Amino acid sequence: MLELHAVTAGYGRGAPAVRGATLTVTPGESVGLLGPSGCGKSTLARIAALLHRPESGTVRLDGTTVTRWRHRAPRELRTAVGVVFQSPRLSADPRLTLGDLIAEPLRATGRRDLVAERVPALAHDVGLGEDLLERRPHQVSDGQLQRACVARALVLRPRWLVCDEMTSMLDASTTAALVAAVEDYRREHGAGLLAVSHDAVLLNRWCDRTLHWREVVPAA
Ligand SMILES: Nc1ncnc2c1ncn2[C@@H]1O[C@H](COP(=O)(O)OP(=O)(O)OP(=O)(O)O)[C@@H](O)[C@H]1O
Repeated sequence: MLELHAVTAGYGRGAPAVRGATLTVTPGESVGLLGPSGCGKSTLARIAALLHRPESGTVRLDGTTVTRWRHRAPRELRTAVGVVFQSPRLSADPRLTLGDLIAEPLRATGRRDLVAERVPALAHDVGLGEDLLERRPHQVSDGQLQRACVARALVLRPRWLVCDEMTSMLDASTTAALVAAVEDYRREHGAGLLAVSHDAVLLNRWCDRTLHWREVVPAA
């Protein structure tokens, strides 16, 4: 279970970006989170991915209350969540080839022995031709780079996926391909999903249920 309870978070001084947000995703479930620009969806997504420490409230992952965040979070929690962001350019190291980008979480967690098996299989699953694995981010399109970022998010076989506006800069066919790749993975591995978007049509088609931001935070 991925549980966020009464989570308040922000960025230093000033009003919090998120106030008292509560949501739960059960194992294998896909939950969409919809809301207007600037309401705090990405901040909440980063908290769910253990990348942003809330000021108050509770985050529990499979029964464990999260007390440390980012690189300080215990590895077994960190690796339980795969995350895909809106902009692949901002989340991909420009020095790595796409193959190394996908393999990076395996190398970072001492599982190099799985690289040869998992990277080509995932590249195939997300629709990346093998020739593209030798290229660097500046040599591929945004859609191709986002395919690699989705493969990277799946390479450690996470139980949870957080997709923050994963397809909002992509065309319809790349969007369909990436949603299909995520859904195939979830079917095979039973992973739960939190998908953040401002696109109600996409979330309604993709997810078991879609929450609007106003259902997640208490009325002001
Ligand atoms: N790194 C940051 N430093 C300071 N303020 C930030 C930072 N990131 C986001 N904010 C602010 O926090 C609030 C919520 O931002 P957030 O990105 O979570 O919203 P969002 O709902 O995801 O918006 P969008 O749909 O436009 O991406 C906004 O007012 C934003 O300006």
